[in-house]
Amino acid sequence: MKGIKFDFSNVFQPNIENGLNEDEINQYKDIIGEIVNKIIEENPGFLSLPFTRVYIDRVLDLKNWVQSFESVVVLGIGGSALGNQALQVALNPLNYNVLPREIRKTPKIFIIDNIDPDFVASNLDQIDPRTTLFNVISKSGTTAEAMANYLVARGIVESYGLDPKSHFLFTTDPQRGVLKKIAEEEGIRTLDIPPHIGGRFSVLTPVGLLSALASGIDIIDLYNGAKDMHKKVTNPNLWENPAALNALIHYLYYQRGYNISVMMAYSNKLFLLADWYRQLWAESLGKKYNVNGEVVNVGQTPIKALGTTDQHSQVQLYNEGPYDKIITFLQLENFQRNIVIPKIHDNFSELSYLGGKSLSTLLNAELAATEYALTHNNRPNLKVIFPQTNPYNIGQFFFSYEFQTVVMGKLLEINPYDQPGVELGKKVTFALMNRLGYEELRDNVEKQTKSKKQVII
Ligand SMILES: O=P(O)(O)OC[C@H]1O[C@](O)(CO)[C@@H](O)[C@@H]1O
Repeated sequence: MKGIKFDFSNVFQPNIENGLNEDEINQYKDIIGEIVNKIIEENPGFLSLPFTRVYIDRVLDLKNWVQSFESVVVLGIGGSALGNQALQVALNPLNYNVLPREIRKTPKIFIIDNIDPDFVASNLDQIDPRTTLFNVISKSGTTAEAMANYLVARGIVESYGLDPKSHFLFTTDPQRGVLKKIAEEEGIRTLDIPPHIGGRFSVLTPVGLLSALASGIDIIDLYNGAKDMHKKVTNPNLWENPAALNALIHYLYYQRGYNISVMMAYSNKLFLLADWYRQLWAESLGKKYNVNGEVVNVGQTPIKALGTTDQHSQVQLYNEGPYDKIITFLQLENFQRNIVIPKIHDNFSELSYLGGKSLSTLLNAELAATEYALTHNNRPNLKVIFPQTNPYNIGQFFFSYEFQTVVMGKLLEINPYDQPGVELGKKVTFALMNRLGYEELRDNVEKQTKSKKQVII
C-alpha cells in the first residue's frame, strides 16, 4: 500500500464558511509555477538526495558492523535526532527495544537528544558499553548538548578500557568541526552530512539513515518514496503539486491571521513526524528579516497533537477558541496490530456498541468525528492519509514537507535555510560555561543580569 494522499477539501468554501476559494488559489498559479521552477534551479541540497546512491551505499557498507552491536545510541539534537526518532517510532514496533533479540533481530536503538541527567542516565543504564555503538551526530560539531553527551559516552568507553574506534561513529560535516578532527587523529569511522544540507533537511542523509538501517528499516524504499514524491513536488502545476498547494493554503490562512499550524496524528506511530515537522516549520520560517533585509518578524507556530488523546485536552480550544489555527491530521488507514473489542456487557447500550469493533475502527471514527466538528465550526483542516506505515510512505512525507517548507519560505520572502535566531543563545551558553574566547560576552551577560529589574516572588 504505497503512496500518501492529501485531502484538502476542508480548507475550501463551501465546506468552510469564509474558507479559501479556487479563484483565490488560481491567482497564485503563475507565482507558484515560478517558485517551483526557481527552487529546482537553485537545487537545494536535499532536493537531489533521492537520486544519489552515495550516502545509501556508504551506510550499507557499515551494515554488518553496525548490526553486530546489541545497542546503537544516537547522540544528537534537533535535526540530528528528530528524524531518527520519527523513523524509529513510525517503522519499528512501539515496543521494539524491549523485544527479545531473536524477534527484534537488530540492535536496540536509543536516541539521547537532551542533556537532562535523569534522562541521559536512564538511557545509559540500559546499555552495556562493551556491546554498544555510539553514533555521535552533529553537523557543526560544536553543539554543546551533543558534545557533552559525546564526552560522557567517551568517558564510559574509556573507563571500560574499550577502543573508541570500535565504539564510536561520527556523523558530521566532512569539512569542518572538532568531530572530524578527532576522527582523523584517531581513525574513528565517519559518515558525511553534506555541507550544503542543513540539519532539519538532513533526515535522508546518513543522519537518519544509519540508525534506521541499524534497526533493519529498508532505507532504499525510504528513498524510493522520496524519489516518487520528487516528481509530484517539482510539478509547476499547482493543482497537481501537494507540497506547493499545502504551502499556499498555509500561506493564505497565515495572511488571514491563522498564526498556528497544528499537526495532529491519529496514530502513535506517526506522532513523531509532527515533532520533526515542528522544527522544520519553526526554524525555517520564523524569521526577523526578509530577503531584502527588511524587518518582517514572520512565522507560523507549529503545534503537535495526538488523536485521540488530545481530543480530551486540546480540541475544545480548536473548535471554539480564536480563529487562528489550521489543522493537519495524519491518518493511518491500516495499523500493524489489530485489537477487536470483546463483546461483554451486551445488556448495556453504553458498552454494547463497541463490542466486536476494532480499536482502529474506533480511532478512525473519532478522527472523522473531530474532522466533522471542526469543519462544522468552520475551522480549516486537512488530512495526510497514510495507507500504511512503511518506509516508502514515510520517505514521501519527509520529502513533501521539506519542499513545502521551502515554497512557504519563498511565499514569505524569507530565507528558509538559516537559523540566526538560535545563535545568541548558543553563544551565551558557551560564555556561561567559560568557553575560551567568550569572556567579553560573559562579562556583558553578567552585567545585564546584575542591572536587570528583578520580579521574583
Ligand atoms: O547538528 P548540529 O550542528 O549539532 O545542530 C543541531 C541543531 O542545532 C541547530 O543548529 C539550532 O537549534 C539546528 O538547526 C540543528 O538541527
